[in-house]
Amino acid sequence: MNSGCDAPGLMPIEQAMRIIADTISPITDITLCDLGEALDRVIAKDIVSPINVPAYDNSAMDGYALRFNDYLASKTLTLVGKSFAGTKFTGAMQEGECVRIMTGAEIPEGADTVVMQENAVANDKQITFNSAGKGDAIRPAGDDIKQGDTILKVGDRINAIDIGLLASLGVSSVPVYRKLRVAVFSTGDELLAVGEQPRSDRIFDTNRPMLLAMLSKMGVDTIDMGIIEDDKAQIKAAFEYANQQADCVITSGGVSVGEADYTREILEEYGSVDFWKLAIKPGKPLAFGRLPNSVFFGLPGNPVSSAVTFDQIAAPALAILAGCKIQAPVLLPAIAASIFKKRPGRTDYQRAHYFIDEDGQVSVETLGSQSSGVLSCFRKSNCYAVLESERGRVSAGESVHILPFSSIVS
Ligand SMILES: Nc1nc2c(c(=O)[nH]1)N[C@H]1C(S)=C(S)[C@@H](COP(=O)(O)OP(=O)(O)OC[C@H]3O[C@@H](n4cnc5c(N)ncnc54)[C@H](O)[C@@H]3O)O[C@H]1N2
Ligand code: MOO
Repeated sequence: MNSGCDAPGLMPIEQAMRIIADTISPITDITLCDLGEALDRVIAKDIVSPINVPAYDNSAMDGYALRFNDYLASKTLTLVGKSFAGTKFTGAMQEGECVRIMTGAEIPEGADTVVMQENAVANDKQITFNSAGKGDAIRPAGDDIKQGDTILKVGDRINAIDIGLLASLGVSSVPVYRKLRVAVFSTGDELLAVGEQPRSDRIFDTNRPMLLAMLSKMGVDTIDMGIIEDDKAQIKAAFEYANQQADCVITSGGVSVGEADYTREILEEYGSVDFWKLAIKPGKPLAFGRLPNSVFFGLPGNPVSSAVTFDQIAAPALAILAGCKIQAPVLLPAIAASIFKKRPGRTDYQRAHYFIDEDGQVSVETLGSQSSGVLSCFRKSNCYAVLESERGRVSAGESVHILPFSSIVS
């Protein structure tokens, strides 16, 4: 029999993500950012290369530059000079001649081939070549990037490789959208802030430090508003302050149906609720809506529910808000190596461990309690087993889908 937790009428996550995409207006403020600060920022104008990379034809090997036709005519050529990376050979290479060349050095005028030194024998100025292929070991100008190529597009999040690409173009600053400001507070009279004296009738606020850490991984500016008591007036005041300071307000706790669960009620009064209660496990009572100047996520108080809903729903929403292009998560097929307890009605994001079994198959096993209060289960896991809503208990050997953990939760 289903408990209230699997009640019908819950919204599928796909529908929730469509609502988020339709509701959120990305920020439009653009700022110039130094390359050294640009990691994780979102490109606001296409970046077009001002130069060729590499700028000149150069050697991929340490060896000898020559004309291939000369090699065909005689395997032994006369050495007439050297070309180093940074100091090119300036002379004119005549018929029957070759030039010593280092990796990255400019190809001398007239040469069309580089033979690596392992395929050559030097006898003073006479170099005999064992083998050569026309055009070998030459990296032409613009081989990597051509002048006028679009390197990064509006909505690309700048990663470490992009920093390298931009550096290779000599770009010292990039137009990006301004950083998001996200305010976070926890609600709950049972919560102690880390650093406070432990008490047998209290628990430590786990979600706020965890969410702030996840947000800092996303490169947003955070506003830590601490713990707010389960008091309607105080929570409302926190909503109003957060809305003035931030583009997005994230709370944890108080979104379910208990007598001290005020979050959704205040959201309804002060802003609007776009959805509440999803067909996912954990995270069913997630609330999403809008405040006068910001968007709002009310994450469920259970730490696992907070983590999963942030990772799967709030993080992509923040990426949209930041002006970033996002892709739907790519689920991978795997074979269940253990049973997965499940009831139909919600899509489960079970914390699991995937590995390659002795037959070379991608397999996935469950490693422990799937309770929404058991945060330690993430540590043992490296993926979600995403078990579709209509499924019941999964037996070992059945096909399932997995979603390897992103850097937000790992
Ligand atoms: N009658 C029903 N009860 C509950 C339902 C339901 O459908 N009907 N849903 C359950 C589900 S599912 C979830 S998830 C939770 C969500 O509840 P809330 O978002 O209202 O959160 P709280 O009640 O405030 O707390 C739940 C749980 O998590 C602990 N908690 C809260 N905040 C923190 C924090 N910052 N750090 C660590 N732990 C926290 C809190 O002490 C509770 O144990 O509701 C179920 N109930
Ligand atoms: O949805 Mo709750 O997050 O199952 O524990």
